[in-house]
Amino acid sequence: MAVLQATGVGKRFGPRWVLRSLDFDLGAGERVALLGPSGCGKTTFLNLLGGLDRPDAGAILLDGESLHLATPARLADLRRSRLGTVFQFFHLIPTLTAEENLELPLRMLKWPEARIRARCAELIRAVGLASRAQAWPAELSGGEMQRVAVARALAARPAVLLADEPTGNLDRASGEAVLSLLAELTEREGSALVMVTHSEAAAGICHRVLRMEDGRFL
Ligand SMILES: Nc1ncnc2c1ncn2[C@@H]1O[C@H](COP(=O)(O)OP(=O)(O)OP(=O)(O)O)[C@@H](O)[C@H]1O
Repeated sequence: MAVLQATGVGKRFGPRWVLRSLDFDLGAGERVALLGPSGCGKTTFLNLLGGLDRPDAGAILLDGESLHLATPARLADLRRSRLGTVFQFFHLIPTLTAEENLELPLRMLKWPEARIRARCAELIRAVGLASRAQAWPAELSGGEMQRVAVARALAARPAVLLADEPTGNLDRASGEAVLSLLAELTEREGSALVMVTHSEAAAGICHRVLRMEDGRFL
């Protein structure tokens, strides 16, 4: 069964339709890369899948539940519990340490303290940053910040991880390390992945590559 499903999805900004009638099924644990020229609508589509914006046509279902019809409160709840997001520029909170950044989504979900501690210790080890747990984001390299962001996005065991050019701001070696982690951790945790990317190397860690042009899948 599809964990995330888009049917006939369209999006317009003013009179201009930037996405047209997109159909997309994401299987549980499946990794999909979304490639296409700049401006073709990749980020717009990812934002719809993540409930950050609403479509002007069609439907988006997460675990069979309509994202496009959910109330803002329900959407926020689903985003915290069922979806994880990784961005090109990491979006770590600068006034929290690496470990505190990781803990934050679990605190918002009101996990018990002992479970938060255990889960964060496991994840910070899994991304190879146990020795940097107390560092501030400003003390970390780009690759390290993105590894914290990947761990944070997976902390609540989301069904789906959405990544928008997660290696776009990294040098090649750091980018490759982040890609390996994305593949390894989503596999181990059973999370599906939709990754917007310009990089064929990034697409290489995915089961399926979707190409988009001018708001449509090729
Ligand atoms: N809030 C907005 N208001 C108006 N137009 C927008 C808005 N957001 C995106 N667009 C337009 O929608 C189109 C698709 O943008 P989008 O960011 O989804 O493309 P993309 O494929 O992710 O591009 P890139 O690879 O450069 O990030 C572009 O023409 C963009 O200018």
